[in-house]
Amino acid sequence: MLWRTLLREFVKTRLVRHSSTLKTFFDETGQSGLVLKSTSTDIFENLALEDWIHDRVDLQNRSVLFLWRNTPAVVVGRHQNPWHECNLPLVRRRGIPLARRRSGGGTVFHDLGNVNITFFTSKKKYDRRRNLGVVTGALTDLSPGLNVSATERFDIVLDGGYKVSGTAAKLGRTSAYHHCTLLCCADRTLLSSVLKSPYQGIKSNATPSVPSPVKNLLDEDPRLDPSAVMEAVAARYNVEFGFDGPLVTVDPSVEALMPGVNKMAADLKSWEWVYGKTPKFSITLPFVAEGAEIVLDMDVKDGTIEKCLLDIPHDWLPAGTVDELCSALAGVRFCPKEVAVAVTAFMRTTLQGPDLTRKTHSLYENVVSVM
Ligand SMILES: Nc1ncnc2c1ncn2[C@@H]1O[C@H](COP(=O)(O)OC(=O)CCCC[C@@H]2CCSS2)[C@@H](O)[C@H]1O
Repeated sequence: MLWRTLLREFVKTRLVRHSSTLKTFFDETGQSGLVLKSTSTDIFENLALEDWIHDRVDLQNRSVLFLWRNTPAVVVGRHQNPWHECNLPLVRRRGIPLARRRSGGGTVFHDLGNVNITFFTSKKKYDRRRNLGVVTGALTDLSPGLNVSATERFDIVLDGGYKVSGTAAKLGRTSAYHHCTLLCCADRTLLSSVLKSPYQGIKSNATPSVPSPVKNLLDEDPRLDPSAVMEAVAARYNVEFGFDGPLVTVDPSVEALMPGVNKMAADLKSWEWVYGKTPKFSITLPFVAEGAEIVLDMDVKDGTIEKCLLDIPHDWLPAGTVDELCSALAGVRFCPKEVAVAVTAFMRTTLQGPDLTRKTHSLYENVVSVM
């Protein structure tokens, strides 16, 4: 253990003293396997570090294991619809960040009780089954007799039925990564409430999640806390792949170490990526406003309202006004703030009289309730 600590200190000092970038560090170490642990608990910074390693590190003769955790976050897959996958009003109210990752698959919840493990390899060496063997092996190293196994869809389940880990992957031209979660002691109540969408009536060909009953490993064995699990995974990884590299702690916000990483984090955080990359969808919402039966139909492309139709009895609101309102919403982002701005402008410039204003406001409240 002493040599490990010395090596870690050596690595840290070297990185700092020579202001070397992580890339040169990778090139210089000559290690074929490295274990990195993030000091950040920010979902965007950690996903950016994944992007950075994937895009900038030569993984042809090198493998990297990256261990990381986040404060509460909801993470949707690359081809998913966040409105369909989670309770966005609750997510916003609780100040929980929503992230879209670059890998496919379903939506998961993260908090500090959830460990994330990323296996970077060349595309040739990409092997999810073997990686999951490292994870289950690490768990049984800590808790012999624990009944964990990998399923056909690369989940890890406890006692044959409770999911403790979900998997996703990104395969580039020559490099690849496989990342998975591990529920040690996450907030399961928050997990299930944020992953429940309040909306029905969304139609699209976005990837749907596959919900499963979940459990925390710590409920099974108190030895399975996040820090112990991360250490055990690192140790098992080195044994499985025959590496003896040091465990290096990295702060993914340090631009000097990873030139370009802050831009990568900013891109991941942008509205255009998180919401704008949602596959085209349509939403139908029937509702009753002041006794009138109304149906809202919207087509949303690139996160922006492409077409809006409101089926409203003509004696409730004049057809011309309804058409003008729908036109005012076309081209606006499918987002409460932007719709509020558009409807306010519409009411200021187009509407006359308290009756129309009140009815439009009531329509507006129903429309934003699905955003
Ligand atoms: N943290 C976590 N771990 C395991 N299972 C979870 C988690 N959160 C939610 N779930 C359950 O999985 C389903 C979704 O399963 P589904 O199979 O649809 O999706 C996944 O598993 C994706 C895993 C992505 C892993 C990445 C690794 C680093 S960044 S995120 C959800 O509805 C819940 O029932």
